[in-house]
Amino acid sequence: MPDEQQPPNAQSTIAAWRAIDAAANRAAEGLRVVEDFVRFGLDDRHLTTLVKNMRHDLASALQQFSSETLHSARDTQADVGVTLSTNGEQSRTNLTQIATSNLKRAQQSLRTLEEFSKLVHPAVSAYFEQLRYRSYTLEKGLTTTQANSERLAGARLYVLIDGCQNAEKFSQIVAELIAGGVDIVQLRDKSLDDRTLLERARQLREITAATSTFAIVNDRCDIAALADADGVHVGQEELSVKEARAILGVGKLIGVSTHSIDQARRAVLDGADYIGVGPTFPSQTKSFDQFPGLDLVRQVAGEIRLPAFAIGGITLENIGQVVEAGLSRVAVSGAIAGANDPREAAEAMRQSLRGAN
Ligand SMILES: Cc1ncc(COP(=O)(O)OP(=O)(O)O)c(N)n1
Ligand SMILES: Cc1nc(C(=O)O)sc1CCOP(=O)(O)O
Ligand SMILES: [Mg+2]
Repeated sequence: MPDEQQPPNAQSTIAAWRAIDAAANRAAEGLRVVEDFVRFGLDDRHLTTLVKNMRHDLASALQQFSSETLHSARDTQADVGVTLSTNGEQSRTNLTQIATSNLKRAQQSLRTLEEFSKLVHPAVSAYFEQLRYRSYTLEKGLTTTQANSERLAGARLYVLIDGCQNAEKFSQIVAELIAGGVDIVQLRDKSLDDRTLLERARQLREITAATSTFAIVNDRCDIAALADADGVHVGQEELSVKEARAILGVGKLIGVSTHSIDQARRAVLDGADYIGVGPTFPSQTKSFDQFPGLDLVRQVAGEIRLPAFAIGGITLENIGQVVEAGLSRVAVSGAIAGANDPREAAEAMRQSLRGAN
């Protein structure tokens, strides 16, 4: 016969309340440090809003506990943990370390809240569990934003090209784009057969290998993996970031097309390495029914710090409007790949992005 559940004795109850009291403070403090990092360190309004919401939701959950009970259980002077600290707690060498260690501290404290509240207030335990899962998603968005702001810091000009009529012409344009200061080249060809597409992707890889230009393959994770490209670009109806990552592995760039602010916010939390934002203007390369246009550029620039490339119909004539709307990274096809002199066209666009924030 199963043992009947005994209610916790007074000593266990006091221990649980003490643990809850300490964890509540640690979780709130940890989240506040993380919030200050995304606010002042990353300047990221989207992540700041998410952390602030988490902090408020934590505070509401904690209101389920009587503060009188928590305070009467508190006994800081007799707390054997107060004077214990590790070397790791004292040394912080950069902002990211401060953010990640405080996020970990908040996660551990949420786990403590979840476990000990099962003893004294089971109804609220699942809520702490949910908050802990939210913190993992936040961690992903925060770390990919931070890492890619650094990795793609200098990447301003991104050019999309097709596979050209033959391998020689393809090599030539890639070399011209690199010479013109293009930071990322994407192979985007919807009509080549798979073997030729793979050949071109391998060419792109080989030509860019000794340069600082990134090689990206559009749509096709399989081709990107086989060619050992730097990454892949996927649209809203294609493989997800998680699926692309499963094929390409960590360390490869995964870009996602976004056409609304919600899609941009989602891409950050999904762990995209950068986003395309568009269509900004009518395009000769691809037709669209709707144009989120410069309004979306403004929205993304106002709240997201993951590298974001405005795309769609961008030319030397209108690039200034994109910069004015707040994005200093653009992805371009026709105005560069279709120009008489792609190198010159790239140089001119690179020049108009110089000095933009
Ligand atoms: C940098 C960049 N941004 C957006 C796109 C468009 O991707 P998608 O929406 O999947 O459309 P197709 O390019 O596949 O037609 C892109 N390729 N690159
Ligand atoms: C392929 C593509 N995707 C877009 C998007 O908004 O997602 S705009 C676009 C076309 C980009 O070429 P061009 O610079 O010639 O307009
Ligand atoms: Mg696509």
